[in-house]
Amino acid sequence: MTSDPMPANSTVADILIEALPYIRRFSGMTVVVKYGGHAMVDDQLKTDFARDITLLKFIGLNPVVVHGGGPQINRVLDQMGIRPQFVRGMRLTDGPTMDVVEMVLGGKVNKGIVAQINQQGGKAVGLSGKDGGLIEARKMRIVHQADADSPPEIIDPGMVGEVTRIDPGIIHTLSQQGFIPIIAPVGAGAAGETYNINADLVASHIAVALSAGRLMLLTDVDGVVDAHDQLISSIDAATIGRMIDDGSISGGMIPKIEYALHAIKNGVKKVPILNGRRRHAILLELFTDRGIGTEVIE
Ligand SMILES: Nc1ncnc2c1ncn2[C@@H]1O[C@H](COP(=O)(O)OP(=O)(O)O)[C@@H](O)[C@H]1O
Ligand SMILES: CC(=O)N[C@@H](CCC(=O)OP(=O)(O)O)C(=O)O
Repeated sequence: MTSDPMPANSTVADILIEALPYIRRFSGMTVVVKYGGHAMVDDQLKTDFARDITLLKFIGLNPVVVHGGGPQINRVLDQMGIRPQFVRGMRLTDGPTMDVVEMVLGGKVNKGIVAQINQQGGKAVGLSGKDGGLIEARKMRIVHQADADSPPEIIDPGMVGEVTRIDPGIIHTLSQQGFIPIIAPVGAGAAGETYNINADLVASHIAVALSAGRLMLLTDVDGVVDAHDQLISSIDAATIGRMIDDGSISGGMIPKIEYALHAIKNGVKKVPILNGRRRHAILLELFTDRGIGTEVIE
């Protein structure tokens, strides 16, 4: 394996100086990072992510991580012979699937991220939405139209949830005590039932409840692209509506962009969609003059 050449001392100093105004401005700011399952690809990227989050905490920001794990859930379902099905980016979740989702997200994926951050010297604490009454949910109603000529259909998605209430008390307590909360997107219904919630949806609601300065959505593409595959650096509500209608935004990008818009309309200051497979995407977006990815605006 080849390692990167050492940068000159003056370059290192320049980089630190470029970051200084941002570090000063962002002191005390809450940053909600949605860490998608597609961004958790190899050990190097996982270590980089853990370092970035730990660094944010040590320089005075308040990082809060909401993670996904769609591909990791699919792998276990596959071993069990269950075929995953998605409608409008949501996994249709029957009883056995719900058990797998809760085990994979709340267990392996959540504790894996906690362990990585702790190894970098951060103090991460893993939670699901059930802990401390963090996420209250109810069944999501999905209206699906296969194509322009078909009538809209109401789909029963099983245990797919939408957020009805966030109680951020546990997050405030942990953050104030120096811990980094790592949240699995599983919520509890009024009768104690368990819901599988899209991680972008959870991240957006948590960012709003915390009045976060940033909601950073890390995924596996550089941002939103147009019909000619060109990266769009900033996208507004009208363009989003048009691109969903004409099919140029599809699949998992539909909920991501809709919940990004929800966050920006409800007080989160900036919502970038970034490629989590690019090393240190979080640091580059926050602390350099080069904006990367797609910024979602009203
Ligand atoms: N216009 C678009 N621009 C970028 N990606 C898009 C677009 N439309 C659909 N996508 C798809 O959305 C995917 C990201 O959503 P998803 O797979 O759910 O990510 P994650 O698991 O990170 O939440 C991309 O890999 C891409 O295939
Ligand atoms: C309802 C629903 O679709 N829930 C998602 C939760 C995990 C998730 O969102 O993971 P990514 O961010 O990695 O896609 C799922 O079951 O896959």
